[in-house]
Amino acid sequence: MSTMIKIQGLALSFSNEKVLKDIDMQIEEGEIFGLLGPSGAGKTTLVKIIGGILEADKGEVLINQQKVPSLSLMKSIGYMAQSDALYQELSAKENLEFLASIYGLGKKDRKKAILEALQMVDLTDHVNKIVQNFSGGMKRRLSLAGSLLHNPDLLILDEPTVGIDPMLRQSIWKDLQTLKEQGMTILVTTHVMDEAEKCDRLAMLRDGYVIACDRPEQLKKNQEVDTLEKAFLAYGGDES
Ligand SMILES: Nc1ncnc2c1ncn2[C@@H]1O[C@H](COP(=O)(O)OP(=O)(O)OP(=O)(O)O)[C@@H](O)[C@H]1O
Repeated sequence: MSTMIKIQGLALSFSNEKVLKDIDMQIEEGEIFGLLGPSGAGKTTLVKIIGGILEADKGEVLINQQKVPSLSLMKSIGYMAQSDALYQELSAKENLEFLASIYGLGKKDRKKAILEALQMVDLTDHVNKIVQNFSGGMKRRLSLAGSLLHNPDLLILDEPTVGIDPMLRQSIWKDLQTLKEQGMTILVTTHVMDEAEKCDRLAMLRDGYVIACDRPEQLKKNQEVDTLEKAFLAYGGDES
């Protein structure tokens, strides 16, 4: 496995609030890497910097040895934000066609990409339905399909399963495993422990610091505890 993302000395403040404080981290090609932390820990801010949406005050992010932000890198990144950016009055297909045109996909590629993405998230039976009539889970899955259209090497998902019932959550994680098997590198933020367990490696983020980074099993073993929640508290110096 080779390193896909290298983060060195990353820091960012909003006004006087230091949100990210000296982050160092590496993400390997082909892994599902999780960012685990409570609300406000800095997960979204960090993935926005990695995705080239925000710029850091200090430090750097390299993706395949190329410095972020970079226009050419954008073509190889799929980004699914925390809230769905969909046109409510358009159908699922029309939303994806619009996104595919932004990615610059030609007519033939576009048709194939849309079909494959819809199959991946199991929405083929709903292509012509207007998005405002979709359930919350269907909207999340359509957003996921949208982030896959250009077949990115790196998929960044900011809390992809928030507000989604357990069955759909399972199905999204199954999709992520399939994408990983196809060679995609996946970076996912979560504050849900059972999702964190499903990641190959995890960085635990607290108050803008990475307090630990390893395989879920190893994180528990290091702290001699049986759950990630207890490991998180132990790494943070809390009594559990
Ligand atoms: N544009 C902004 N302007 C000012 N402060 C911000 C901005 N974006 C984020 N913050 C602050 O930065 C901190 C980290 O926010 P961030 O959204 O990265 O956390 P998070 O770990 O993703 O939380 P959540 O799980 O709730 O999404 C918070 O204190 C938040 O209020």
